[in-house]
Amino acid sequence: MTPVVRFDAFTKAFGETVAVKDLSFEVAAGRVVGLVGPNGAGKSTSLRGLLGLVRPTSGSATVFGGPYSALTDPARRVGVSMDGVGINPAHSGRRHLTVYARAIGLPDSRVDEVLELTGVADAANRRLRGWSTGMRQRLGLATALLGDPDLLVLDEPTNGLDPEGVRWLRTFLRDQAAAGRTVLLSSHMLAELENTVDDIAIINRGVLFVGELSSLVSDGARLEERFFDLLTKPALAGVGASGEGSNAQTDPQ
Ligand SMILES: Nc1ncnc2c1ncn2[C@@H]1O[C@H](COP(=O)(O)OP(=O)(O)OP(=O)(O)O)[C@@H](O)[C@H]1O
Repeated sequence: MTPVVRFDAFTKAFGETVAVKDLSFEVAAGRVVGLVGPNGAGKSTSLRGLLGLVRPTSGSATVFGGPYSALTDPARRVGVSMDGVGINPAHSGRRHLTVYARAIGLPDSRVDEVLELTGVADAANRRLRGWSTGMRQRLGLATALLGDPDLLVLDEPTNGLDPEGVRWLRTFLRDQAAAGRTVLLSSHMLAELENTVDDIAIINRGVLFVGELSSLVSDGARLEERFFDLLTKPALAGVGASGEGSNAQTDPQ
């Protein structure tokens, strides 16, 4: 079966800076997958590459078997929440979402649905300048959900969420997967990821581990411990950049 997401030797350099080197992994349908790495590891660049926002120096990143730009109805296939998407602080949450909904041909009733789904319906008519970081994070998720997409790509979705928000997001993402949707998220919150994801890709420009979370923490070790082991002793990784010959989730063919 065609994976929902495929990075194939994806490499991106900005001048002398190699942001991502030889990243290969796949995301199968219905999985929640975490992309993890320290600051500057290349997480955002990888996600941006997947969405056609940066062009790879070599290799490729595809969604549903092709480049993002080839999707005929991208808003209904891929929902994206990422920093840098502009909001107008003078607009209400409802207005912000309505602009996006109309742009992709959705009825205004869908705005009410995503406001409810993300728990910000009560604040819908307040100007965004008064919204907290956590509420804005939920607004980003609401925007991503508008088209009821098959895949969610979320860059640091827990940033700014309070503990209740983090717990809510975990349940929400698991419910999305249970409904057959696929989630690819980047995060720094290792303890939280441990409770949320099925598979994990740990990167630090290159790949340190790709595979099922359970295979990384199977011996009772915590993800945090394994993460720092991999960062400080990459020889322990036991996973090639391609993920082959390992417990990585590689192409079944
Ligand atoms: N447009 C750009 N031009 C030049 N360098 C860039 C650009 N975007 C990213 N980089 C560099 O690429 C590297 C990876 O950055 P990236 O933002 O992908 O990392 P990250 O893992 O998302 O980091 P963080 O956790 O801090 O968000 C960094 O050294 C960054 O400075």
